[in-house]
Amino acid sequence: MAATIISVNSPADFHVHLRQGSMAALVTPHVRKGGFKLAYVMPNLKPPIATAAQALEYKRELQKIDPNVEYVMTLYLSPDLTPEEIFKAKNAGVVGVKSYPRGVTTNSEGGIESYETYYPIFKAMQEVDMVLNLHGEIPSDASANVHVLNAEPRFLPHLFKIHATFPSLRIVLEHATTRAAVEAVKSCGPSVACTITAHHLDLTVDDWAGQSWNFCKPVAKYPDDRQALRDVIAEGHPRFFLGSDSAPHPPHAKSTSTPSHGCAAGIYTSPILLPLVAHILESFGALDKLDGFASGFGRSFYKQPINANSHSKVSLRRSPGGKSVDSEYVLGNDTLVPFWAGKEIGWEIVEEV
Ligand SMILES: NC(=O)N[C@@H](CC(=O)O)C(=O)O
Repeated sequence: MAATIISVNSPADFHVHLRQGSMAALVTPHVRKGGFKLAYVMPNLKPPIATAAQALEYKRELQKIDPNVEYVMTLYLSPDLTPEEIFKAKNAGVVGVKSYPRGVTTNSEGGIESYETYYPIFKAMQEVDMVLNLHGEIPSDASANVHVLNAEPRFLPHLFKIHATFPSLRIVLEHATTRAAVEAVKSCGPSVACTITAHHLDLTVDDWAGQSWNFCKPVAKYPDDRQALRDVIAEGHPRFFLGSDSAPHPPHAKSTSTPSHGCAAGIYTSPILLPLVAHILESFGALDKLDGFASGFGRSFYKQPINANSHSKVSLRRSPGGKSVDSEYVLGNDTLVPFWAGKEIGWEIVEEV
């Protein structure tokens, strides 16, 4: 008989956007609501988190909102970053540096154009064992036939080159969406890993073309690509783990009625994350991989073992009729609509030990 209770040890989300100001106040408590104990926090704020001091200040703000989550901080890769700042960041406990290709996604205007320019930074990071987080897309360019559907495969030569040049630099290819990316990461050495989101295990092109709520970067690709993401999880590959890329945007930015104004990229999954991941993994026969995918594998790659003081087991109960996802979350003047709003999820959180 199928299990009715399952547990995960101290779930860890290795890619999440917690924003700032009133939006942070709304979304930060949703990390725990979604079952998670550790949040690997993205730095694409306005202005971006560019220094160790800013990262510490941001961490303090998040701790004020919810002190019961372990926030693991990152810096934004830009021409302003120096090897000296990397050493300072390491000493301050910052774990990673996130690279956004210029203009590809939310707040990426200050993102990078050439990877070689950053070799002195990568060298320093390798020396102090920090992690390079790569948004693995190249900017669209009609003259070179680069567009949202091939931007990830076209990025992969950069991954191979950085890995070959800095073989012991730990690199995470973020939110992979293609079979090509899965195969690329598998073919690299143990210092290269990959995050996979919950929504990319569910969506394909047909789900976001014409449905702005399902639009995110990188966009979901073909059914065969989704199959590759599912297969690598079902296989229990330890270098592929959860990074939700939960990326909240207000409703007016997601669903726009003016043709001149594009739709913001990002899907909001934080408040439903662990039940959603359990539901989706079960749909392709990988429920037994939940603990590794949503905690153990990422913790091991990131060297973030479960802290003995804050260890907790989060249990999920099968919800016989399904539990409906809230239609929206509201705090003050902010409203957010989650992924799968109004749909049923077959698991719910019952208990934290
Ligand atoms: N994933 C997204 O579509 N959006 C992210 C940025 C990012 O990670 O690309 C955001 O911050 O909104």
